[in-house]
Amino acid sequence: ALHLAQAEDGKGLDDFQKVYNAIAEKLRDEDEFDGYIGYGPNLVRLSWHVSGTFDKNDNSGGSFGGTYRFKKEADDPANKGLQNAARFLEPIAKKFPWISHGDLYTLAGVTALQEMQGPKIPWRPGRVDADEKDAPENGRLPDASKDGNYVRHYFGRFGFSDQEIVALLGAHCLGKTHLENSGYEGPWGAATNTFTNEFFVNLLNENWKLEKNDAGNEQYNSNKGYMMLPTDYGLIQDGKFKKYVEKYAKDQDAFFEDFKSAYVKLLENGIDFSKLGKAYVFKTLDEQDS
Ligand code: HEM
Ligand SMILES: Cc1nc2ccc(F)cn2c1N
Repeated sequence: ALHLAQAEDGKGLDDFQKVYNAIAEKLRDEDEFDGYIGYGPNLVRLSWHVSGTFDKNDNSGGSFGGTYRFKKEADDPANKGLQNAARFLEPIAKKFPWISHGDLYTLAGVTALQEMQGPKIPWRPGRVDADEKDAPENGRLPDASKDGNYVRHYFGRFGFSDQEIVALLGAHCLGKTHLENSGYEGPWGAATNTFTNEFFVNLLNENWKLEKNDAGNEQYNSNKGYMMLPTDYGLIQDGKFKKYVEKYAKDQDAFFEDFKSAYVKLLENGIDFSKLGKAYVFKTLDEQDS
């Protein structure tokens, strides 16, 4: 059965906005990380990895139990590099001991996206820490060396449509790949900490060359120093995916709207929030300054 959301008792919008602000202020403060990209992209990746272990067939994995906090999950080779995001969040967890790990990991992704000028992401609390025995086994996160068909089959486990899959992968406008983490390198050129539809524009406009990188893995490189993973490139090789890539390359608002919906679905997969009130929409730091 689905996990029933149980919000941290007595906590409301103001309490969670305080957690949002603490994360957002630390993001601004520690801007030198990863060649001045900052922690934003890494926090977004953490929120996806803690949710991407979900399997709708037995409702295992997913963001509910906050089991990333156990070595069994954190040491999954697919999570290499996310130790940075986890370390970033440790003082936040200490300052707000009442928030569950699942709520903290997902709220941190929402905060990072909004502070990087992404869409407003409605967010609901209620994830409850589970035991290490409930941590999913390694191997549930995707393999970047595969093609579009693999991507469609992989996300089928979450019940995502072609449109939702393409929208979600638009998050690869953020940050970069690191050879020591995943065996893929670059790009410094397009590595950004601003959320836009550039991933789609670059996919369609750059002339991509398949090359072996220094780790012996094949990736697509462009003469501007941009890169794409084989799974990214699969979105323009597959006709059904490609039409959404073209839609989002032309219309950033449509991308923002569809990304918001797919990202909420990713973060909430496997959880029954029906007992809770409506979702919170947090103000950005800029909106609170004025
Ligand atoms: C087919 C599915 C996916 C594959 C194979 C994939 C693979 C990867 C790989 C290999 C990296 C580089 C990690 C590193 O070397 O540090 C990466 C980074 C990243 N991924 Fe994905 N990813 C997928 C889906 C997603 C989704 C759904 C999201 C979010 C909604 C996401 C967000 C990110 C972000 C923000 C980064 C940059 C992290 C950083 O700069 O530290 N990815 N991804
Ligand atoms: C700019 C950028 N950021 C990423 C993150 C992951 C990935 F696989 C590719 N990326 C590209 N091209």
